[in-house]
Amino acid sequence: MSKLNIQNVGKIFERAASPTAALENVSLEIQENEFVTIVGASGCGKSTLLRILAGLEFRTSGDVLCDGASINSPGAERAMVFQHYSLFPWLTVIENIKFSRRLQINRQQISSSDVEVASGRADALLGLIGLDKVRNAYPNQLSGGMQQRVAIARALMGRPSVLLMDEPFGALDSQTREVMHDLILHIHRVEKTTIVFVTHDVEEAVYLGQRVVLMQPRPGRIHSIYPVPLAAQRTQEMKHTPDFRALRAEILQRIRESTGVSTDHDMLDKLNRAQVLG
Ligand SMILES: Nc1ncnc2c1ncn2[C@@H]1O[C@H](COP(=O)(O)OP(=O)(O)OP(=O)(O)O)[C@@H](O)[C@H]1O
Repeated sequence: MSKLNIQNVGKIFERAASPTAALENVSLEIQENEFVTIVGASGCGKSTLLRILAGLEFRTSGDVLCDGASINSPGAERAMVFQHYSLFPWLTVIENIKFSRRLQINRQQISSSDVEVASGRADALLGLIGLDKVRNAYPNQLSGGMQQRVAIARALMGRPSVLLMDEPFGALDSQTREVMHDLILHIHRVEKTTIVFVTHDVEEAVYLGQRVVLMQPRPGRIHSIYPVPLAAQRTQEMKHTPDFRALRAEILQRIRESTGVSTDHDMLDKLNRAQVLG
């Protein structure tokens, strides 16, 4: 049985003037422990699909299953990480990581002996994201990359089997993103979570994904699914291999076609000539 099964999903947002078909006939099976990335032009429904998987949005048609059961609401087995870190500024790093557990304790959903286990888990996650030294710092004392690490650790606290990531590194500079890429691949290996990762960045999608799902807009649907022909253990050097470059170029070309955007070579030529003459 697949971990996530998206069956003919459609989503229409009813607006006063005109309804928007955000998704139409989207079908995709994702296996346990797979790392799938989703790319596509703006507005092709990537976030809507992820939110439906998270149970934050409801589909108009079709079905979405996790471990064979229909997804109709958020669930502890599915955690989501957003682009903006959404940490609680009044809590320290370790308190932020433990936050979801604290809620359960307050609601008396777990016993006090579970608290120690939870503390051990929080410490282990702190080590996994490499932030032991700042466990008592507050979010505003951390860089953006560090804050996002904390957000990832917090999402992992309840041992979700699925991690849904919506452009989690979109606000970070390129060097920090590279570090985060290797970190999330490491987390994927250690935690054995199934990861669905939405991004605008084709290079990021190819580097991280075992498969890259390319979506296209109006209406949002799947254009192609590309298996990534790279070894499971990724290294930054792989970005310079012919296989990597070819796949990146192919996907970028398809995105340009789907949006009707192409390079205006005549205009570039004129600009170049004007510069030479100037
Ligand atoms: N709450 C909403 N109400 C109405 N329309 C919406 C809503 N959310 C999304 N849409 C529309 O649905 C379509 C898909 O949006 P979605 O945000 O899923 O695309 P996306 O691929 O994630 O875009 P981006 O890459 O720009 O974040 C868009 O046309 C968007 O305007």
